[in-house]
Amino acid sequence: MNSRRSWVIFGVAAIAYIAAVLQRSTLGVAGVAASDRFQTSAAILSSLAVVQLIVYAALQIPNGILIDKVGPRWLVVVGTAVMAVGQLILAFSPDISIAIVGRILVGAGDSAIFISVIRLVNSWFSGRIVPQVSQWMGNLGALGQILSAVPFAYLLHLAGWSVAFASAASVAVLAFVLSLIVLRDRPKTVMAPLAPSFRTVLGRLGPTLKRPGTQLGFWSHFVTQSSGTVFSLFWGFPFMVSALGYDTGFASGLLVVIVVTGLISGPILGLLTARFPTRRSNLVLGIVAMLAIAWSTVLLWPGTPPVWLVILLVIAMGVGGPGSLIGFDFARTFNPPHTLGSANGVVNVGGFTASFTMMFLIGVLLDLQHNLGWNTNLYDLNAFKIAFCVQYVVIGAGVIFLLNARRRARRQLEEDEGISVAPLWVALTEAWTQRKT
Ligand SMILES: N[C@@H](Cc1c[nH]cn1)C(=O)NCC(=O)O
Repeated sequence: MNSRRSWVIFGVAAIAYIAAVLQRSTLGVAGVAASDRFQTSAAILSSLAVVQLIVYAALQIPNGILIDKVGPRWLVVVGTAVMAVGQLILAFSPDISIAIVGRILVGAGDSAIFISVIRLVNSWFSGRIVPQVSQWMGNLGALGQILSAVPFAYLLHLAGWSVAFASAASVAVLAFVLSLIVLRDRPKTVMAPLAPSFRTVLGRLGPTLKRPGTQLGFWSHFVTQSSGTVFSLFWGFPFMVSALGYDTGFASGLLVVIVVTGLISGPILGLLTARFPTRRSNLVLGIVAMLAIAWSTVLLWPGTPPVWLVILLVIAMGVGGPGSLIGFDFARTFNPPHTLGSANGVVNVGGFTASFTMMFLIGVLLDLQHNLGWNTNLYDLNAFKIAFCVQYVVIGAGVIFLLNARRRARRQLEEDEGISVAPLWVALTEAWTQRKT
């Protein structure tokens, strides 16, 4: 563990995850081109992205079960192949129905990748470095978003839909070949934690789902990553280009800011997670508060919000992505290794469920306002401001469930290990008085 070989595995796994994020995020950049190509409404168009995320979320637990049974390597290999096929279908689809089939396959292949690479990190690394390596994995993967925001967007503009999507598919093919050749489930010295049968894995799923620590991971992922995912994967680009009037280059640049913020804040969050394990939920809640402040300022701003404010908003969303990885750290520390694949699958459902719900509702609210004649332009600034308010409802509900799961997780920690976690303000006051004495 933590050997040179571990880093080689890490590198190839990161390439597979970058390829997955690239395939996933291409549609966000191609949203305006898609509406020209398929000539359809905002709700139908958002269903292209939504269907992909529904498939992604629906397959998390089955994929998690497969990881515990057959190991993560095969899931990465099959996942990259399925993504490549799906993206090629999208590249040459003449109409929206075939495009949806392509997107379903992209979502299915993509769904296998992240929880598999996180499982590889947990097998090839040990100790306090694990949260940091996970952060590196999550944030390097986000580079796939830069690939779609810059070279993919450029190709789309220059060479058109089919060439751009086929080129994206070729990156998935490269990841497929590398994964097949290089990846291995675990070091030879580590005993296989694979379950003897599917019946055994399925039998372990109930306890995994019931564990408050798994639920805490789920809700942490739900509340932190969804805002940024909705923005980067679909609605951010039309919002910035059509409602705020930014040119496409600048809008792509702001999507890149989200990724760069993740690369900077991720390692810091990784260090904080490792250093203050009993304060992980406070980190999560702090990130949600920051997102709420940034969004409220943008939405309440009279007229067009200034560019500096939109930059602050994308920075806040950029911290949300790495923040969601704290969810996987809850899964890791509250579950035994042989159920970690399934537990990670459960956690990863969180952010994506919140994302596709909000993504779809935003499309519905935009159409509704347009059909009611409130605005002539579908992508009007005020229409977006109203539609983006769904975040308060969805993420607000997530925070309530998170607090409930945290209370039960803390109670269990006290019963099982005698560790009692005081509220943050009590701990801070104690630390302050100790420093003074
Ligand atoms: N929130 C992401 C990880 C991340 C890190 N930085 C930005 N994003 C996550 O949980 N991803 C799951 C996936 O499949 O991408």
